[in-house]
Amino acid sequence: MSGQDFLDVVTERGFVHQVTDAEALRASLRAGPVTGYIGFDATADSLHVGHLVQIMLLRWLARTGNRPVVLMGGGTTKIGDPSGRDETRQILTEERIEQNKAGIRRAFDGFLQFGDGPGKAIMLDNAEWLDGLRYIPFLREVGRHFSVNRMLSMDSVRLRLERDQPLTFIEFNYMLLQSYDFVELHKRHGVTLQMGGSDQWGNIVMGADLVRRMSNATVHGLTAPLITTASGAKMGKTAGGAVWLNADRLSPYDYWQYWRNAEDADAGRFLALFTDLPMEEVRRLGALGGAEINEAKKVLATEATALLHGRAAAEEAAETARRAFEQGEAAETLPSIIHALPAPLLDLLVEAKLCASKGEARRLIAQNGVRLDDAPVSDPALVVEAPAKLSAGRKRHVLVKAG
Ligand SMILES: Nc1ncnc2c1ncn2[C@@H]1O[C@H](COP(=O)(O)OP(=O)(O)OP(=O)(O)O)[C@@H](O)[C@H]1O
Ligand SMILES: N[C@@H](Cc1ccc(O)cc1)C(=O)O
Repeated sequence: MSGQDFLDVVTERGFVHQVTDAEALRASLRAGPVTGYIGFDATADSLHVGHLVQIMLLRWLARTGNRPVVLMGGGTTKIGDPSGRDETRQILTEERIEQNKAGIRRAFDGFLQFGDGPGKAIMLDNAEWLDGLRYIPFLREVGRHFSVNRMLSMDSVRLRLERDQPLTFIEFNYMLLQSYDFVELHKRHGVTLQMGGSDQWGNIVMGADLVRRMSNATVHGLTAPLITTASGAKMGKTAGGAVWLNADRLSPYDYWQYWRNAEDADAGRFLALFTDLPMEEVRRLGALGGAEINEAKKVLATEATALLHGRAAAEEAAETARRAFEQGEAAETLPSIIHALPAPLLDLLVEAKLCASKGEARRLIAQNGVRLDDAPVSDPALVVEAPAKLSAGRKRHVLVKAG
């Protein structure tokens, strides 16, 4: 694969929603390696599965011999992007942002190699140029290029106004700062492409415009579709919370399970988006029918987990799952929690993250969805006396150890 293949590869695999000018981007890829960036704000101490589309785009940029830039939003997080949100974000303290950045960085190691030259990624932080900005010079140099009329027409602003939801002045400024990042990255690192989720389109187009006005250069924008599951739910958040990428938030085993439990109709599309498997293989697996689609979902689970947590952890998760579900045995490697015993079953179900709340635990028990050492439980007041295997539904198990 060479640099110019990037657009074809990501289009074929389902990553492309909108491109500023596909022909111009194609021409630029033909002319030599393109440096492209995606920004990540530090709003939590781990990224989640919704961010994977973006991370995979950067990986394909690298794999086709172009140069990916991961931009940590150390500066923009202090402002809070209103895009795609109907409420103002809570303002985070600087210490919190620092902790979050450290957590977020960890997710990239499995996907990108950092270093110099084509195919290698670099990581930057926009606090470097945003923190020191001075208000009057910024308004004079950058603010004058922005038409408020146009800003009001951008989804991130328009939707709040139309719905009579508040938009604070600090949030209204976000667009200028993200746009200014593009100018700085173009100047400092020759960045000519910005990518992001479809909710970032407004910020990306404004940025490309600002580079044209301030630096007299043509740069490009590309957005990925918002990935929803076959049944229409936005990917990344489940009823139990976000599907986190960091292992201390979600174990490799639970991550494997998340993919294994994908809807049948999603298997092919997810293999294309979230694994590196060649497209012939993806098409073959996606076309499997009946019970065989489960094989495709196991491949999806193992390949996606291997990218994030490494091949060994992925295979261990696959093996644990095989033993737990196909042989019904409580393998040593099942996820476990340590808890003082005896303890109420409801507490353990929540503690083990098998249920999001005691209410949910009660409902699951009422639906015969909870088992203790493989025996169905009907009494929500049950007290667990000794170490045991707890199961929620057929597929999720946690060992409770005494401590
Ligand atoms: N399902 C998805 N498909 C594609 N991109 C996604 C998806 N979910 C999130 N993203 C991308 O990741 C970015 C962050 O997502 P989101 O806004 O859900 O995260 P968050 O800020 O961590 O969560 P929250 O809004 O709950 O605080 C979004 O700007 C979007 O571009
Ligand atoms: N606004 C982006 C993050 C971002 C930050 C700075 C940028 O320059 C680009 C993107 C988001 O919320 O996901």
